[in-house]
Amino acid sequence: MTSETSHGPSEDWMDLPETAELIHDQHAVATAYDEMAAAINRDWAGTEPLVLPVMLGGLVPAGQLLPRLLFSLQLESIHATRYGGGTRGGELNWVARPRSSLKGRSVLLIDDILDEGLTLKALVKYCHEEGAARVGTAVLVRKKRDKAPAIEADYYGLEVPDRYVFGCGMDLYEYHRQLPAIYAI
Ligand SMILES: O=P(O)(O)OC[C@H]1O[C@H](OP(=O)(O)OP(=O)(O)O)[C@H](O)[C@@H]1O
Ligand SMILES: Nc1nc2[nH]cnc2c(=O)[nH]1
Repeated sequence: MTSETSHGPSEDWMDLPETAELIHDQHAVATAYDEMAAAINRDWAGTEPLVLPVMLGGLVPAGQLLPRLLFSLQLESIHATRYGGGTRGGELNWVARPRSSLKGRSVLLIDDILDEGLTLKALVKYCHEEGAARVGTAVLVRKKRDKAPAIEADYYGLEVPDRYVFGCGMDLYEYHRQLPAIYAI
């Protein structure tokens, strides 16, 4: 393994738009995951939850948080999208619901970003309607907007300005989800 691969990619290949601005670097993101995981470990140990990354963006934060969670859990996913490949939200479109029954379960949703909060609000409602006993929400970033989101997340790692952000699961026209830091255009 070269030193470059062990410390993450260099920035040479990234080909970011000229207007992209770094908002949170890789180190800040890693610290945020540590802090979120510590809080979730404190609150969810012993509940044997069903953890549901909200696809697609929730895949990356879930992949980072899961190895930090020190209790027994099951993993599935839930897939709904409101932005498609664009930068403006619309109606929520369902792609896939969890395969297992949520009845009586503790369910923890993991997503990349809370913006208007409409996606998370709809998914929390869905989980309750399916009979979940407890529904928790964890997002890597919360966008600072003038208007409060439709729902707050139980856990968030970092705040971002009211701009379109990408990296750490969040796409820019369906690219750049794998970037280890957070950028804005
Ligand atoms: O708080 P909101 O304004 O509802 O926005 C947040 C949602 O937007 C993004 O999903 P998107 O619809 O872009 O799908 P993706 O996960 O495939 O990127 C993100 O992953 C959240 O799920
Ligand atoms: N990639 C990305 N997805 C979002 N979904 C809601 N807001 C955003 C955002 O700022 N960036």
